[in-house]
Amino acid sequence: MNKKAKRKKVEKLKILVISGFLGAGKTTFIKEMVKNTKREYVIFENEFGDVNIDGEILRNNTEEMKENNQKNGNVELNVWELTSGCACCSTKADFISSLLVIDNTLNPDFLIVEPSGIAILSNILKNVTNTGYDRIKMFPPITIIDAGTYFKYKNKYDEIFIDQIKMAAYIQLSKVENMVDEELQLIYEDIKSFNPNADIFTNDYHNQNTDYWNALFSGELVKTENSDLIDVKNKMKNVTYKNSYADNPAIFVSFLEKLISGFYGDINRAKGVFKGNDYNMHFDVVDTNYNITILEDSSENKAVFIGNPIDKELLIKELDEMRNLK
Ligand SMILES: Nc1nc2c(ncn2[C@@H]2O[C@H](COP(=O)(O)OP(=O)(O)OP(=O)(O)O)[C@@H](O)[C@H]2O)c(=O)[nH]1
Repeated sequence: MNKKAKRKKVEKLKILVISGFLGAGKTTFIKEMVKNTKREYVIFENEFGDVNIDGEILRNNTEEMKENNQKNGNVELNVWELTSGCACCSTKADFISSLLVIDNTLNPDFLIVEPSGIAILSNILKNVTNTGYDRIKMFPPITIIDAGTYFKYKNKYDEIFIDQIKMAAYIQLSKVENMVDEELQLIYEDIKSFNPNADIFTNDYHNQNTDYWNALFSGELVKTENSDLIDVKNKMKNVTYKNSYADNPAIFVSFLEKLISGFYGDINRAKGVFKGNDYNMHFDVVDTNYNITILEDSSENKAVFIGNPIDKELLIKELDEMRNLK
């Protein structure tokens, strides 16, 4: 909990929504933003699924930052998690009451809302502005888009994806390091055709200066309605698994290879921690890419798998088998 003097109660709670499809790079972007702006934030995480992975990543990151920045370590970050459903639909009452609790207890200068990757951005904006709570000021939202999966996901999950484009004031492409200018230009033009007014950034945000970061905290939300009717019910399934275990990295890699080949269904996103012998294997799967980081840390071993369809029975059976090897 933040021990600094609280924001004066006369000031409104300033909210920045950072949206983006599953695995687009929202959490990575927030980490970079925190590093570059050194403001006092509360991050409101709304994950799809009933375990929260990103909250832990953000918290660990802040601890690390505090240690590295002993001298000018004025970064304050609290992470608030809502895992009981999607903030844009059925549990919107939970979402709104969380906002009020955050304002009244943590009272941050800035609240960053990271909706789940399949959230309908227009619904989130509508929900927040319709709270009837006049102590909220919303900045124009930003959407992070994974350049590598842009056309694939835009076509496959068009309703969610295009709404996230249409409603954003800023659009930042991620994972652009290995892409050529022509590819980025095609994406830029396609995005423009859906949202001619957005500021679209196709260059790597890691190289941006403070003007870029400060611009995100200016202006006021104008557009909250998308005229298209959106129904995302049953678009995505998720499987969560606790006490995930793999005896060694080789076994874990062969599991991930099966996963990205479609053996357990069409899984677009998976993340979490598998316990190994004396270490933890942190992993991320986005589309057909995965990475594993081996750490000797005390993170809880749990994982989430998101996609549609998912062969849940087969997936759990094999996860159980890996665990029983122990
Ligand atoms: N190469 C590269 N990898 C990135 C970049 N941004 C994110 N990633 C990787 O993409 C994966 C997903 O990143 P996250 O930041 O967790 O994405 P997210 O949008 O928060 O994911 P969800 O909350 O699960 O929807 C991780 O493995 C990141 O390391 C980037 O700009 N370049």
